[in-house]
Amino acid sequence: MHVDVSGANNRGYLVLEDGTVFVGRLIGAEKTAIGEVVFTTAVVGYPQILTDPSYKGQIIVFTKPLVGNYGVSEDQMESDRIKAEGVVLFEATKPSHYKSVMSLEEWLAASGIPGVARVDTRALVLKLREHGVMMGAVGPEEPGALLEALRKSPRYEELSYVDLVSVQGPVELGEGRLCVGIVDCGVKKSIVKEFLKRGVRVRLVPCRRPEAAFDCDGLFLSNGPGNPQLLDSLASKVAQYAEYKKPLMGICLGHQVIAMAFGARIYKLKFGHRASNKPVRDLRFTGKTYITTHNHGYAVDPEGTELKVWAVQPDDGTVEGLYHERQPVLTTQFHPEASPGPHDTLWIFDKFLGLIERHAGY
Ligand SMILES: NC(=O)CC[C@H](N)C(=O)O
Repeated sequence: MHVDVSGANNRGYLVLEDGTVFVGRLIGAEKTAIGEVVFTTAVVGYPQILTDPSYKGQIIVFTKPLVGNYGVSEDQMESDRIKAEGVVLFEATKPSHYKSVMSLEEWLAASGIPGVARVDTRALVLKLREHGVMMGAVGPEEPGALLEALRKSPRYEELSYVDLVSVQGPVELGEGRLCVGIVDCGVKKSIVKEFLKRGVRVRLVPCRRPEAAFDCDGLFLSNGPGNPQLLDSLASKVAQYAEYKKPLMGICLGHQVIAMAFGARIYKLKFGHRASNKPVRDLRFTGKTYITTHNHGYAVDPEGTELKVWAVQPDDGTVEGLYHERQPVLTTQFHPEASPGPHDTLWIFDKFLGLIERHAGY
């Protein structure tokens, strides 16, 4: 397939590993990026998505045709900079918002991130849904050269990205009676904010040294990029912590690693779940179905472990939340902290802090 809707001299290409080429207009940095090509159907939140460290190693396709309408501002960042490798979209628009300090295109260029605009994202998403996610390259080079670079590059699932986005040493934040240790596999600012807002101290520790937070009142495993199956050593350390029966919570990658610590199987989804309007059915605590933000390409199968399912994704039945009947363990595959939202499931943070309070004897 070869679709040319660029109509511009400044050509950019997206080449997929099966040789499919999309031609468009190069935006952002004039360079090539390689990554796993994934799509999100979120209609807002592009600054949060691009700065979410969980997208390291991935090229994001936005299905919303107009991206950039409200520009970019500091309060929308989930980390210090763009973490995605590249973007693919239909139209990068000029912003109109009082807080905006630059356009999406200017931001991509200033951040050294390439993108391709004017791509038929509907055709691209149909392809990814049929075939499953693929490796891809975006950039100004001719498709042949991009495909060559792609063939030489390691695959997304083989690379360990967490070390690139984790803190280097422990960092203490906030004040409060209780301390939550966050194992930083690429934590989003919104998660840290949710804890600080509730008056607890936070200690961020490197993802390879979770033991530096074992003395906190509760341990939290963050979201993060890459294949969770590469994190067995972290999972075995978490299994050691779990033996103390102290409070344990995880979101997304953190949920997957906790599941691994209890012996669950991890598997890769065909094209993942990335959106800000995905349903999650709570089978245990409230009986409600919530609208949530998702960003994951892997899922867990806790069959045969001590973990029980409290939430599921009604579209495909995948596991969205786990708990333990005799230990204070609570996890979510989805993102209760999501910014700009929805905020329907923020109560999970209160629930975890409740487990910590009870465990600490307050
Ligand atoms: N947002 C996340 O933490 C993603 C977790 C993991 N990298 C996945 O894709 O499933």
